[in-house]
Amino acid sequence: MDMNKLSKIYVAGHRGLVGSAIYRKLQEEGFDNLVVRTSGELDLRDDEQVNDFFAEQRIEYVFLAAAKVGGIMANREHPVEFLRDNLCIQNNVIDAAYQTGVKKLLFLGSTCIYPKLAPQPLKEEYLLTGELEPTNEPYAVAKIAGIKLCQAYNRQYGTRFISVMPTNLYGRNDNYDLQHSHVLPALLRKFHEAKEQGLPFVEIWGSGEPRREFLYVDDLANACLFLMEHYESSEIINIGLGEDIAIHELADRIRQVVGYEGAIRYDASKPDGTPRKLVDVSKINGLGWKAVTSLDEGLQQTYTWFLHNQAPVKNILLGI
Ligand SMILES: NC(=O)C1=CN([C@@H]2O[C@H](COP(=O)(O)OP(=O)(O)OC[C@H]3O[C@@H](n4cnc5c(N)ncnc54)[C@H](OP(=O)(O)O)[C@@H]3O)[C@@H](O)[C@H]2O)C=CC1
Ligand SMILES: C[C@H]1O[C@H](OP(=O)(O)OP(=O)(O)OC[C@H]2O[C@@H](n3cnc4c(=O)[nH]c(N)nc43)[C@H](O)[C@@H]2O)[C@@H](O)[C@@H](O)C1=O
Repeated sequence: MDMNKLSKIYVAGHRGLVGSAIYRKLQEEGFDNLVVRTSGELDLRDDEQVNDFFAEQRIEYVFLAAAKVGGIMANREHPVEFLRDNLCIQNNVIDAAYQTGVKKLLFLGSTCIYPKLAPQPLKEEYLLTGELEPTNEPYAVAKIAGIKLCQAYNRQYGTRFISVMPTNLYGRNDNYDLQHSHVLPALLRKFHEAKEQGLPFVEIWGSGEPRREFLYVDDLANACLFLMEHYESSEIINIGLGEDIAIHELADRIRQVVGYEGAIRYDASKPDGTPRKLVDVSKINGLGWKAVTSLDEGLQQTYTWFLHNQAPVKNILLGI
């Protein structure tokens, strides 16, 4: 019944930050019956395409890491896509998984599902106990609907669909777009470019006071495999490092990793978002899983990857 090396596993969103890390981890562990499709080959918002794909492939396990994802400004500028596309993707994949008898599905939620002013650290039971953060409410509503849909299928049809809530993530294959990415990749790129171009300062959005928790995506992938193999409950489960950091401290750490010696300025016209987001990891730790990569190690590895993969591409485009 449980996932074995020959099981047919679909990683939805395999080119993204999370999906690519899960794909790498599955390969490393010797799972070699993996199915993947780009969004160009299979648009998961289209129910006919999704139903045909699942009917043809007879998939046994699904990691649902395909979604419309972005940082604070992307969420603010594109509320329609963050709500509508995510609802379509998850409704289509979850229903097709049920219709074709998928043995187990793991749905990627996010800690933005918790109320903006919930007590810290965020326990799983705080879901739906207060107002959401307005900058990402449409995305959070879609994610909450995904959790509830998994629970509903489990209750009504006896499926095994689990939902995990990772904290903010970073690592290779992240989105490094300055306008639409999350803070960590944006700052790596801003400091790198400021150093390369000898700029006198780097601009950080907001006050620098909000606190966030950052988990290295390879640890997250490891947790997803662990939970696919050892977690059966319909109840949500957090995945995090268990420590958070203020954005101004993050900026200073990244400045040091990159080796930039200029100044840091704050742009108060940009939103801060939720003041703090630290997850309680006692549930997953109690099952025997713990993150192993410190923020310093993860930043170093991510910057090395960036230098080999992102920075040269940019330099070629700029002709430098
Ligand atoms: N990044 C983070 O900090 C966090 C992420 N998560 C969750 O993890 C999951 C993955 O996020 P992340 O890896 O960061 O996102 P990315 O943007 O890096 O990757 C998303 C992937 O989804 C695929 N995708 C998007 N739209 C469609 C579509 N219409 N049809 C098919 N595929 C589509 C893309 O495929 P293609 O490349 O082929 O276009 C892409 O590879 C999401 O559910 C997100 O909510 C949770 C907490 C934090
Ligand atoms: C994962 C999570 O990610 C999002 O929520 P968020 O954590 O608020 O997003 P963020 O990473 O964009 O910002 C974190 C903090 O950092 C500050 N900040 C400074 N300078 C830059 C900067 O240059 N870029 C960005 N993006 N932010 C910056 C920024 O102002 C904010 O205070 C949602 O998608 C949400 O739905 C979700 O799930």
